[in-house]
Amino acid sequence: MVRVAEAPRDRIELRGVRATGYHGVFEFERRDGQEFVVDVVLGLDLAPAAATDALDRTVDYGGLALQVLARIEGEPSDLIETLAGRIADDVLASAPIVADVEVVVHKPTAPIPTPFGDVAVVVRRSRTRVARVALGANLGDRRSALQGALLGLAGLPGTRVTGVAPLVETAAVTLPGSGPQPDYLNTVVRLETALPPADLLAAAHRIEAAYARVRTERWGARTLDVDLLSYDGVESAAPELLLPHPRAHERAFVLVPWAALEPGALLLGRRVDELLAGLPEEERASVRPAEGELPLELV
Ligand SMILES: Nc1ncnc2c1ncn2[C@@H]1O[C@H](COP(=O)(O)OP(=O)(O)OP(=O)(O)O)[C@@H](O)[C@H]1O
Ligand SMILES: Nc1nc2c(c(=O)[nH]1)N=C(CO)CN2
Repeated sequence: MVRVAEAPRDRIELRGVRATGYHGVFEFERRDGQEFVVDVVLGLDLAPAAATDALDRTVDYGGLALQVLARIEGEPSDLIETLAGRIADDVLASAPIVADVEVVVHKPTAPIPTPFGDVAVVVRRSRTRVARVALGANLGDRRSALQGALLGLAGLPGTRVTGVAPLVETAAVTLPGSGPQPDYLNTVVRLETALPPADLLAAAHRIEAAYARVRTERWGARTLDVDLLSYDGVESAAPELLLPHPRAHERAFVLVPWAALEPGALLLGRRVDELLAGLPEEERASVRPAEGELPLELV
């Protein structure tokens, strides 16, 4: 399998923010208040801030501390789970650069009828992103490879399939001078995922490998191809993961199913139905509905 660079896993850790709050199930907790202590760990890429020395490329820990304080001292909740969830949601809503957050809320003087050291809840939240993936196969049982790939994607951690385009039958786009190939079955899948792009690509390669995909010649016939078309607005020039996919905007076998699923989706700042309309007629005509093939299912 091809190795891809790991997603950056830098962190900002803010620990021990303490203040009096009025959270708790008991009436005396609501009346008298007690101390709450909060730790927050943000997962984000700190390389841009390190390279530019600019505060606006990271998260200001002072502002973060004030945000936490406002929640501890703010509207009381019965559960510290609720408080932790509110703090985590605040972070994701206010800092788009943050990929994931862990919040620990300690309640060191909680009403527990035995001696104890500490009680705390830990919540983790990850930002989900919209990704589109192209599936293709032109060897073997094409539909079952695409069906397997769909279920493989749907089963990835932190990932939900939110759209499946119709299957299309497409003439193979080949390199000049290469021999004829069987037609492809193609489709496009929309995902919401907490996986970083590199992890999603690694998963795509694992799914291809499960269908005995062997990389031999470029654009050669294959039992399964899983390409990452786009990942939110992320742009990447790394050869192992180019985003958006550098050829997606000119491929009828991508744009026809994608435009059927979500015509207004943007690729390179343009709607996919407009990109499709701009392709030569003969290319659009090389893509046909896959009559006789059952649609893919999310069982
Ligand atoms: N957005 C992307 N999606 C999938 N693979 C990518 C992407 N960007 C770069 N790659 C890299 O491209 C390499 C070749 O991928 P693959 O064998 O699927 O290409 P291909 O399907 O023959 O051609 P094409 O990329 O034109 O569809 C992979 O090892 C992968 O790391
Ligand atoms: N019709 C069609 N042609 C292709 C396809 C594909 O998915 N469909 N994939 C290729 C390389 O990814 C090369 N050519």
